[in-house]
Amino acid sequence: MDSKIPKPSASMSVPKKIVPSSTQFFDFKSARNLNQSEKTATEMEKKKALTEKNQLSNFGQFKFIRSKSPDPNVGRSKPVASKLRRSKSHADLNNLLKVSHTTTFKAGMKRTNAGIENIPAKRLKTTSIAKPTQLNIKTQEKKNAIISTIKSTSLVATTNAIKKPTLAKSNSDGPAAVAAATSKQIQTKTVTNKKPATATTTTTAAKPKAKIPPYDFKARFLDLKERYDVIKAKNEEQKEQIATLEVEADKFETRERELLDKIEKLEFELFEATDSREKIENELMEMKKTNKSLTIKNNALAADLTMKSDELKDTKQKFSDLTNKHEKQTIEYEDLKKVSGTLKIDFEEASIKLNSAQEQLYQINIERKVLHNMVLDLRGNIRVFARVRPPLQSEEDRMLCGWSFNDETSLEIHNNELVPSTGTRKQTKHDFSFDQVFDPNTTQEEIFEMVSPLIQSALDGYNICIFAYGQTGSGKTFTMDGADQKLGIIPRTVKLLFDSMKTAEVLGWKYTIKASFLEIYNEVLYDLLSNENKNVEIRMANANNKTEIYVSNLTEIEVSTAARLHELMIVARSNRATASTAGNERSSRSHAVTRLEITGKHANRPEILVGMINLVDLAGSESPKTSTRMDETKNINRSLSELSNVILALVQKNEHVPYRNSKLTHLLMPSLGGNSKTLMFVNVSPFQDCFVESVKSLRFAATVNSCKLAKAKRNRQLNQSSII
Ligand SMILES: Nc1ncnc2c1ncn2[C@@H]1O[C@H](COP(=O)(O)OP(=O)(O)OP(=O)(O)O)[C@@H](O)[C@H]1O
Repeated sequence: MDSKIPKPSASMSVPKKIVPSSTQFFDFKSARNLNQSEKTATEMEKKKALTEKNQLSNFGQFKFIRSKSPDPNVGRSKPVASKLRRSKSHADLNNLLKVSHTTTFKAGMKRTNAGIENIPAKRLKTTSIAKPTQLNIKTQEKKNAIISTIKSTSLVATTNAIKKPTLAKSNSDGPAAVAAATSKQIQTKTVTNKKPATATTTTTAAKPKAKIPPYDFKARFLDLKERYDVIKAKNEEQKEQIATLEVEADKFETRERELLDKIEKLEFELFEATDSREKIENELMEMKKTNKSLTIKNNALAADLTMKSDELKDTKQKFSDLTNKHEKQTIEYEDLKKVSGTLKIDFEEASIKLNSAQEQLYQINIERKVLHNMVLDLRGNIRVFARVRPPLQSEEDRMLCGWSFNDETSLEIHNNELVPSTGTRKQTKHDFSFDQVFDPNTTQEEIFEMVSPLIQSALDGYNICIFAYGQTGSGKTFTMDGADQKLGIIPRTVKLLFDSMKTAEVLGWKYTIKASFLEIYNEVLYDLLSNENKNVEIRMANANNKTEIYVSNLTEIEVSTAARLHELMIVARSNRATASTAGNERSSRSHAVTRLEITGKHANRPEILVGMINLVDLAGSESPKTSTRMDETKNINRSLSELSNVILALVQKNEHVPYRNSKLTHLLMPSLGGNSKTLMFVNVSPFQDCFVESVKSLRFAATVNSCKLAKAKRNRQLNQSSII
């Protein structure tokens, strides 16, 4: 029996007063041992979360925070969970009373109520429910009252109380009333014990017993037995009361549990509500943020929308304008479509007419070419133009010959030679006739006007050779190349060629031009478009036709514009000038040849025209008597002499023409033969001291002029497509 009743200890004797704490929270686990296993793990986690949450926030500080319940295991050697939950039974109390009673007897009635006082009837429950709620406080009061009652009862039992207590009556008044009544009885009994006489007067009208003499054991026994029966009856009555109280206590406990469950449920709901509230608050906060950003976006979009609206308005206006325009244009388009139909018919008719006209034009052009070249042929395949240059400002002191230009084709040169023996001047006169004579005042334009028909012949597929012959300083280079702002035959030829090519394109002809520049110095050929030291030689192109030659290692560049050709001319001139410096005025002592190969193809006809233009600035002839460089002079004079021989052989229609006797005649062979048109300029200086050389040149030129070459033939070929 004793082992089941826990001994009183300091930690268990007095239930601690429940004080709300800000740091300690309600401990469901320790306070509610019952039904713990029924709780789901989720709920426990939620409670734990709630506890942690409550720790973090001060929300509901006093509402939810509970004092920590005293640990029932503290000070115990073994677990008492099952014991703690059990209320003190009637048998327990009975035994307790027996023990107390026995002890009292053993102690000779000196035993105090210590054994009862510390019975923890509802202690564990009280300590486990550490809630500072009104309900708990009331429950605790009730329990305290019951315990007090029990104590009082015990006291009565141990103090030999004579009077029967009135607990039964006060039972219905509740624990407080019972406690009060019990307390009153205790007080009364205490007084009775001290002053039996007074007690007798204060009790009800009980019949006083006679004093039992000490030797009357029987009477004493009976008295004791009677007292024992009273106490026993009272004990039974108290047992009933205790049973009733236990039932009451169980009800309270049940009620308490229900309330605690409700509280727990409410707290759980509150936790969930708090949780959901926080969630909602977070969501609200997020929504506020979102709302804010959306507001900003909305404002931006509103501004954008305004702008777009304006743009849309403009676009609509433009669209409307364009629609109107489109409608107008549609009407116009329909009109134009009708006109187009008409024009198409007209165009087809015009195309037919155009083709016919083109055919006529082509035929007319052929006739023109025939007539043009017929005229040239009538004039002679080799023609000679004489040009007398004017004296320069620096040459004012030099004595001039007498010159007479009676018409366009003849000139007279008068000699005012001084006869030293007589001291008089001897006048001699020489008359010359040429195809054309140009006096010193003739401009470059006038000169080229007379040359240009030959250039046209080159486009018609003829070989052309124009060369300037004459004494040194007589104006050959000026005639061929020209000077600043006074362009000579070569640059003007280039311009005329490209202009004529454009015109010829209308008639279906497409031309390409290849240019090469070379010079002959001391019977050696040099490529003026290359600085390389290479062997440039005249070679036979066709063994069957000895007049067909080509120059090996000579740079040929195709040009498509006059500007490009001018660039090449500048390069060639600079190369010649460089050589001139190195070779001591080589330029004036060499023959410079500009070659332009022209190929024309007709777009619709199987015809190819190939013409060659040789523009030659010959080295100046010089008398060996006056020459300081005999080798050069000999070579120059020899080549010029060979040129004379070739021309004379052609004039005399000799079977053998000595083209190969000099590089110059060999090079010009294609342009001096029957299939060529040759123009020779004879340049003369106007001065007295040049009289002899001038007459010599004029005589040679006059001889050439009298030569009539065979009728030239056009270089006509059939192109590959026509052959097929
Ligand atoms: N018709 C002309 N009108 C004005 N100046 C001219 C004319 N002909 C030649 N001259 C000038 O006379 C000078 C000599 O002419 P140019 O150099 O053409 O002679 P050249 O016969 O080529 O001499 P070379 O055989 O030594 O090369 C140059 O200064 C040139 O500008």
